[in-house]
Amino acid sequence: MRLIGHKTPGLPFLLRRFRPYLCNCTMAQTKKIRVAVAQMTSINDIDANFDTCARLTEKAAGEGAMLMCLPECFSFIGAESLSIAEDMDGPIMLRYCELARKWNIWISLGGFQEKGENDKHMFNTHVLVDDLGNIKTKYRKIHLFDVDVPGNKIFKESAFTASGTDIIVADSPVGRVGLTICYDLRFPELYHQLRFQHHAQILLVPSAFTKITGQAHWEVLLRTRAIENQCYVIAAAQTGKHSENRESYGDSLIIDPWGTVVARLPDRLTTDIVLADIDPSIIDDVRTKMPICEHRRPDIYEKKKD
Ligand SMILES: O=C(O)CNC(=O)[C@H](CS)NC(=O)CCC(=O)C(=O)O
Repeated sequence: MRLIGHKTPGLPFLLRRFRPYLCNCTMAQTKKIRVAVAQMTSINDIDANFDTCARLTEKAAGEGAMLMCLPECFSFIGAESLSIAEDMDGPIMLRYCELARKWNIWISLGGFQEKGENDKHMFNTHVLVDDLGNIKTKYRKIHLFDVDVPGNKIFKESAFTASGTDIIVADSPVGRVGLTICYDLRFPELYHQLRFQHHAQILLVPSAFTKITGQAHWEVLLRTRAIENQCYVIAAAQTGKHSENRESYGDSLIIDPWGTVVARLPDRLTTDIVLADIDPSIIDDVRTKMPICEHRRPDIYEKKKD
């Protein structure tokens, strides 16, 4: 160190020097609401997928995230979905609840094969687990993907999945979250209900979008949902090839209520997490300056056509 002959530092220097510490003091008071979004390539192996989720959750917790978002099919993807479906208190869910408790982190389990009311149909269920490992709430996918994807194949989710019937929000340390899954993204009414009737602040859209539809629609739909509902959107994605005949479109994203992408995992074969800090003042600011909640006219939209 060359202190000898060094000038006594003036006040501006001292302020500059210590500003980071002063800023940290105020930051400590307004606690950061850090969230993590995961991206992965699930396969038809429950243990291998769990190991991936466990590794990513440990990383998210280590980075100070309060909520970890895993994609649809985080625990399993494959033709045997129906036969591996379990009850909510089955061994698969128990293991993931234990993971949340171990790392003291909330986990959005984006799409779990929940045993249905008969042997032919399960539910595609998004489960929110709190940091003590308790199931806070669950949402059963409402819109089933019965679609002829151009240049790909015909999907018929309703052949083995029953539709959910309830709109679900939950209060969490990161704010009020609205739960949805994948193909739901194409139905704006659901998100309008989540925002305008149930007061969601953060919309969760865990997915396993097809490569073809994802390339065409994924990001523009997600940003639209964020903008038109003035909510954060957290979209955990499956990516890459799961098997010979199934491939998903990546780019896990976190989008702020102005529609800006604040975190992105690019669509390569990346298995990782990315973080963002939720800022509730951005939600309030966007909503106050552009009060669409007051300007919308459900009285007109819902008028019957005569
Ligand atoms: O089949 C499973 O194992 C779990 N379910 C899914 O992955 C579902 C139904 S096949 N996929 C989608 O909803 C894709 C939507 C989509 O790609 C779009 O809307 O464009």
